[in-house]
Amino acid sequence: MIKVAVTGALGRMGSEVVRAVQAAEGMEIVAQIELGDNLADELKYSDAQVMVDFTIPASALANIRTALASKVIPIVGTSGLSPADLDEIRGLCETHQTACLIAPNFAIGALLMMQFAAQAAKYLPDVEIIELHHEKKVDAPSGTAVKTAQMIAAARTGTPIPRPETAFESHAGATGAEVDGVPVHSVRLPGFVASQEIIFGAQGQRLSLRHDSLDRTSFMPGVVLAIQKSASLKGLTYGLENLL
Ligand SMILES: NC(=O)C1=CN([C@@H]2O[C@H](COP(=O)(O)OP(=O)(O)OC[C@H]3O[C@@H](n4cnc5c(N)ncnc54)[C@H](OP(=O)(O)O)[C@@H]3O)[C@@H](O)[C@H]2O)C=CC1
Ligand SMILES: O=C(O)C1=N[C@H](C(=O)O)C[C@H](O)C1
Repeated sequence: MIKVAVTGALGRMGSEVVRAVQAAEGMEIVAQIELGDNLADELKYSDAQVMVDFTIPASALANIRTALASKVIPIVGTSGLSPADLDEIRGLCETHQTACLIAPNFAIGALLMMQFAAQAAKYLPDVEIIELHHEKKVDAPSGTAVKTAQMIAAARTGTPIPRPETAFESHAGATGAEVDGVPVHSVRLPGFVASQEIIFGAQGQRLSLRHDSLDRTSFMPGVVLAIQKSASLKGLTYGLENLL
């Protein structure tokens, strides 16, 4: 049995993870950790092997540091970690000889959408991303949108058409935020869990790629898979697609 600790266990995602691990074979919940608990002690006394983290960026980084120092493998879905944070975590994995997985999205359909986008970007350089989430999401743009923009930027061979130099925003933010040269628009509304649309435009044609998470169970097969494969991880893995 893989012993799993969950940080943010009372949150929207954390509570779903607890249910999914309890229903899965070959793993068990040994600790449910909330803000204010002593994480190092909880990991030590529960003998946890894996820590699943769905919290907030500031907490996630601190939790990852503690888990790695305790030789517990962090499996992290929390969005908003910066490239500098990832570099630090990569170094800590080496220092403590312990692996870590950070996955901006655990839904298999969303991973496919990102991979299809990278493929399309080889031929269609003009692209924008619209991500749509529930009204309680605190970070923007979403981790998924950031990773998608990174994948598009890495795959893109052509040069996107520059925006007209005379363009100006009468209302700040109207044209979206630039992430690795890709405009990203963040929508926050009740009625959404997590959706993303990637729109490629070209002469006389348009390609839209869209994924919708209709509820949070959509992320659970990916979380369970990551726990199952945790023992085979080496160093920092960024993206669940590396485990498929
Ligand atoms: N990778 C993926 O597939 C997905 C990622 N996410 C990401 O997961 C994160 C959480 O989302 P969501 O569940 O909706 O958010 P919630 O606000 O519902 O849950 C976060 C929970 O973490 C708790 N918390 C904060 N700091 C700590 C800490 N140091 N130790 C333990 N618990 C802590 C909060 O407690 P309190 O309320 O007391 O502050 C809260 O219960 C977000 O970053 C989101 O973007 C979400 C869905 C899918
Ligand atoms: O906060 C959420 O809900 C989600 N966060 C992740 C992100 O920022 O990409 C993953 C998914 O979009 C749901």
